[in-house]
Amino acid sequence: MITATNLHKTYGKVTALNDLSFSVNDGEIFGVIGPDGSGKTTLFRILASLLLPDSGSAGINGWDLVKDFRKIRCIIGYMPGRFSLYPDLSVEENLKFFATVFNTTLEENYPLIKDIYQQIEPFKKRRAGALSGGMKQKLALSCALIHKPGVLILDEPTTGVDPVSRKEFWDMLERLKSEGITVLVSTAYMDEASLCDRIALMREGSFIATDTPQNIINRYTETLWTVQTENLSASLHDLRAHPKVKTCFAFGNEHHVTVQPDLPVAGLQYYLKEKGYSKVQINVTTPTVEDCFMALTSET
Ligand SMILES: Nc1ncnc2c1ncn2[C@@H]1O[C@H](COP(=O)(O)OP(=O)(O)OP(=O)(O)O)[C@@H](O)[C@H]1O
Repeated sequence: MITATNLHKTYGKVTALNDLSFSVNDGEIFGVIGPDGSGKTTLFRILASLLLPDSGSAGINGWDLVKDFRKIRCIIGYMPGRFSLYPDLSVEENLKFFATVFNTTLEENYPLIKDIYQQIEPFKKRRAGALSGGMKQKLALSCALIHKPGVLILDEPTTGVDPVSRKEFWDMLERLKSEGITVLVSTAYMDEASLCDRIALMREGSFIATDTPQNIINRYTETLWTVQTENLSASLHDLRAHPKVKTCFAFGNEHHVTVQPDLPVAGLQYYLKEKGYSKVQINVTTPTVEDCFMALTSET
């Protein structure tokens, strides 16, 4: 179990963590989801005992993060956001190095990393620096697991990784969860939220919502429309200028729009036609975690 109480961290005038309190249950996949600069890395570095908070406390499996940092380092596996391996060592040498640091061997813990490592084993003589993004990530995860940690702390493990490797990575996390490993993972990809048991939406050093992905979506009370036009950037501007449009955000090749209750679909259709758009499609849609994040952000 991970517990954090009133964690606070500033860098000069920047408040990176603002009295953050939360807990992660044993065997849970807990996702911290927030844009760049929201404080995810600062939080994860503190929980990995690599950075001290200005105030507040945290613990893992009953051990205090400051007092018992040596113990903590043995029971966690930490995968930093940036490539953390030795680029000039081969795949196999990296793994052996991490195993030695933790006084273990690759053979001893092979069953835990087998599923992941087997995918990169054909390249075990290749320099880590010459691997693809997805393979680097699998090697980094294998290295983080080599000492059989009970808790995995993964800082943006899928950033810059192709969609197929991202999917494979999340499948691996599910398997590790089934082995009883607790996973704390951060991501800037909102679509990964549904793969977590619980998520925290993070903004400016605070969690603005913490719950299961479905409960967060259930709290969304607006009627949400998708609007497609032949000119997305111009229509973003025009939709936002409508006095009865509450919010309008670009989502891929369409806009997600909420409006005052007295504006019917036909009213918005007419408005866009008057503005010169000829290919307008408006549909009701179900909200995603990203819509909830945008709504929570625009409220404050
Ligand atoms: N060493 C530092 N010195 C000064 N400011 C920092 C430092 N590290 C982080 N910050 C600032 O603290 C805030 C939180 O940064 P942090 O890296 O924790 O967020 P993040 O959500 O992990 O973002 P990213 O994904 O971009 O790393 C940001 O405003 C960032 O600019």
